[in-house]
Amino acid sequence: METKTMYCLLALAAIFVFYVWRVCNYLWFEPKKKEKFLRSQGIKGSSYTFMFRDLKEMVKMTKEAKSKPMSLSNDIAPRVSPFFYKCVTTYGKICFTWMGPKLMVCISEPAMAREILNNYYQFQKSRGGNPLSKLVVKGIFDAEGDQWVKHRKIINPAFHVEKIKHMLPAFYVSCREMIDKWEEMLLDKSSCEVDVWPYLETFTSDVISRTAFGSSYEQGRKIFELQTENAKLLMKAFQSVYFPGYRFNRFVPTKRHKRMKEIDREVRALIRSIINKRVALIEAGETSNDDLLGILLDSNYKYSKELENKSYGLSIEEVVEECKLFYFAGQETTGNTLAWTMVLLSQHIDWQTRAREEVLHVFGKSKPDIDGLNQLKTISMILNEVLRLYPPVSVLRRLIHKETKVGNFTLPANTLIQVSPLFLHHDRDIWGDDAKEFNPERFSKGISHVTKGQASYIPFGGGPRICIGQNFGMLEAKMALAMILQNFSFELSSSYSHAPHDMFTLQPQFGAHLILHKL
Ligand code: HEM
Repeated sequence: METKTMYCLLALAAIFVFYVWRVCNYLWFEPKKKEKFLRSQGIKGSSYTFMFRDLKEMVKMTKEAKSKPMSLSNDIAPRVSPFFYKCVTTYGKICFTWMGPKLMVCISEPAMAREILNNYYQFQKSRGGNPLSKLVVKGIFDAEGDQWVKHRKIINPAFHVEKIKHMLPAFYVSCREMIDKWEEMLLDKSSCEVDVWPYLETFTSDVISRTAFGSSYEQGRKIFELQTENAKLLMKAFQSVYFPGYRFNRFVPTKRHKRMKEIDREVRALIRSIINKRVALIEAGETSNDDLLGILLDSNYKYSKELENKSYGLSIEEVVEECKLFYFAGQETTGNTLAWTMVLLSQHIDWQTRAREEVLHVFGKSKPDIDGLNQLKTISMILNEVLRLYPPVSVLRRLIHKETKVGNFTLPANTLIQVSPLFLHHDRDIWGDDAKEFNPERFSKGISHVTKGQASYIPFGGGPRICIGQNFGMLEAKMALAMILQNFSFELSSSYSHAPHDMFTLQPQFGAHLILHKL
């Protein structure tokens, strides 16, 4: 053999060995090293085995849990998150598991949760999941570092309490429409069965369509329908997550992937046309800034002006992403909160009566206004308790890019971290023996009194990345609950099946079938 050929073969062999070593390192030696490192610090967890064992088990356990409803109790963690529930009960409040070869550390301890949520530069939103999710959730939710700071600064003014006050009429009209539909069903009877869940979903999406796009409400509705379809398709895509090489699945032109991209294009075109019209009006000095889009564009304009450079603000593309996100982040979360509130108040008629008495005392049968909504103490206690037992966002995920200390532990680079509001909210050590009972009374002296300043109650997340729409969502939920209580009493129907499940947010899997009585 010629010397030149021999060198070539040797070089090829070296490259081959290098890559084989890298793959072995990624799939075996690295995870094993990390496992040893965590165990040496006293953290327990599942032993790493080659590839996707834990993920497969997670999918299997979730499928099994979802296959049947549960008993009527608030002990929902074993159904909603069976795999992580098993991890935490087996290994403790700080434990680890494996998402393929990737290490995941689950933390259900308030001081460490606070540390993670406060340090948003070190603990970033987790990336590297299914890339198709970018078609549904992007914008500020996905931004990091200075990019996030800029987005948050520009979007913040749209969610100021002063601005949200002006959105009350949109909340009212949307809720009135829902109540009119229920009244129509009750036209010639004193009671009837209604699955309130889809109506509450429509209500919260109408609210976003009206508050985000004001006069372009009809187009907003269309956007919502398309976004919902995409979220459902994405959820189906997630179900195949444990196959090796799943990151590349998105390149396969399946019917689902094509449809997702098609929907995305349609949504973008719709939002873009609304924005273009609005920008033209702003330039002609003809528009008001009383919807989220108007406030966002105005704030963006001021921000660029402040820095004397138009390109410093958000691009039209980024504004489109933020508008898409309003639907995703603001609709289901509030819709779920209301659905679980109605389910819980159907089981606790004493609290339903107490809440109605408060509403009638403050408003009688008239239209709720901002001053009155701010006086509703019992309603606030009830909503806080619902968000504790049924947090719409049941897990928060973060990723560290380098070795990082949390509490007394050091976690290796590239670790996924999971903080679970659901587990923290249901912890008997924190909330006492009645942790899984519905008892709004615990919030009678406010949230900080009951949590004693700990990060043990985090339905809206925490730290600098706390939910930007918190006041918006709470005011909307209060308005809707007040109006429902003014018009109806309700109880559980015999066809109600208790089945909370996590589909991005915590939803009633088989709906929320209630018997409504006209008052
Ligand atoms: C009951 C209602 C709501 C709940 C329980 C809720 C919950 C949350 C949680 C837990 C986070 C933090 C996620 C994380 O740290 O990974 C979050 C972030 C966010 N929420 Fe909400 N949310 C609600 C309503 C809304 C509404 C009505 C809007 C907008 C219209 C909204 C927009 C957002 C946005 C844009 C973020 C990202 C903030 C950032 O990263 O800076 N949310 N929400």
